[in-house]
Amino acid sequence: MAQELMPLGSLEGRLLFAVPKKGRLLQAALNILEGADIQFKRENRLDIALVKNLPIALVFLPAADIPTFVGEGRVDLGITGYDQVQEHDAGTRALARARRMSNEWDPNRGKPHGCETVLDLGFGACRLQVQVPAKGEYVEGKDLIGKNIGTSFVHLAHEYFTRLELEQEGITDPVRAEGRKLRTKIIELSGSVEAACALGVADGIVDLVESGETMKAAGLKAIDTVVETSAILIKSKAPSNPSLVELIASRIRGVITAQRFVLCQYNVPRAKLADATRVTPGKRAATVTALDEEGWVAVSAMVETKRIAPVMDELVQVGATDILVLDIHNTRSS
Ligand SMILES: Nc1ncnc2c1ncn2[C@@H]1O[C@H](COP(=O)(O)OP(=O)(O)OP(=O)(O)O)[C@@H](O)[C@H]1O
Ligand SMILES: O=P(O)(O)OC[C@H]1O[C@H](OP(=O)(O)OP(=O)(O)O)[C@H](O)[C@@H]1O
Repeated sequence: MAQELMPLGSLEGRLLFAVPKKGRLLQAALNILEGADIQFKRENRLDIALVKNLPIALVFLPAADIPTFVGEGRVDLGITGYDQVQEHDAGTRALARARRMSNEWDPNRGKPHGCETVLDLGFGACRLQVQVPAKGEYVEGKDLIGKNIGTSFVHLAHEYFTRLELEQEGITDPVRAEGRKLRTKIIELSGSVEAACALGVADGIVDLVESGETMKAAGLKAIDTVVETSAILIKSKAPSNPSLVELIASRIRGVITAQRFVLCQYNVPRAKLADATRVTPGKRAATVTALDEEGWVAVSAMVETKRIAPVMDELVQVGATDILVLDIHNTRSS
């Protein structure tokens, strides 16, 4: 069914920012926007939302398409998975190869601008892995050469098996490598890829694994990793408003840092200060203030959230007292 359209005129002068429209990255991406005070109201069924307090329009797109829109410079900024950027880049390389093979190659024609990674957003971490039936005979990637592989990541899978086939055949000459046909059959699937082996469509799959629950439930095991991924902020190489891109990047960086760190405050005898600050060196340095009690100081330092429990244990051991751990709402540094 056709989407309702927003008058294109209302986008004029606005920076376009692509956000995943559904799936695993959507909620965390919305949290980041909220933390960066990007205020908008998304009307039902509309894939474009105007930001109220900044000259920005949000464009809700499938995560897999965001690298294309940003890479071609149609959208200035985007949140997507690193895996999706890698797949898009592998697709661009495949297209270039096909054009060279058919003598259509013109290095200046239709060359995309490409996209740049601005920062890792610290969520959506998972691995794109080669998976096979847990009880089957395949042990490593090369055992699948010449077999059927189900995946949504067809270009990365193609490059992965090309590398294995070239290694097996001892081909190092790039000209010979370019002309040859892949022996492994890559079958494009758009979802529920893990069902492909059980249903006899594929001998192995290349799909994302986070907890491993889906893989285990499908009776599969991982035998190799193609890409380690997490969500990233990407920007076009030719953004319409570079200073606004920088402002947004800086706000988002602040939100990410705030999520990754907590503020740890404690009192410690001055004689133990060096030991204590070795435990909590801070991001740049710990803040040390004198206490109104002879021989004591108060320390405050940012600590990675995931390390805070052992850090508190160590602080107690070096003689720190009154240890407090506070959430950081937001941060900004140059
Ligand atoms: N299990 C997972 N854990 C963490 N991140 C994931 C996981 N699965 C996917 N991702 C990340 O989210 C991105 C989008 O995947 P997701 O499955 O949500 O896609 P989608 O847009 O809903 O498309 P589809 O219709 O193919 O499911 C992936 O490219 C990856 O970066
Ligand atoms: O290792 P796990 O924690 O089990 O996560 C892995 C699953 O998550 C993703 O699918 P998702 O659930 O997003 O649905 P999809 O298959 O429709 O893409 C991915 O494609 C795997 O199937």
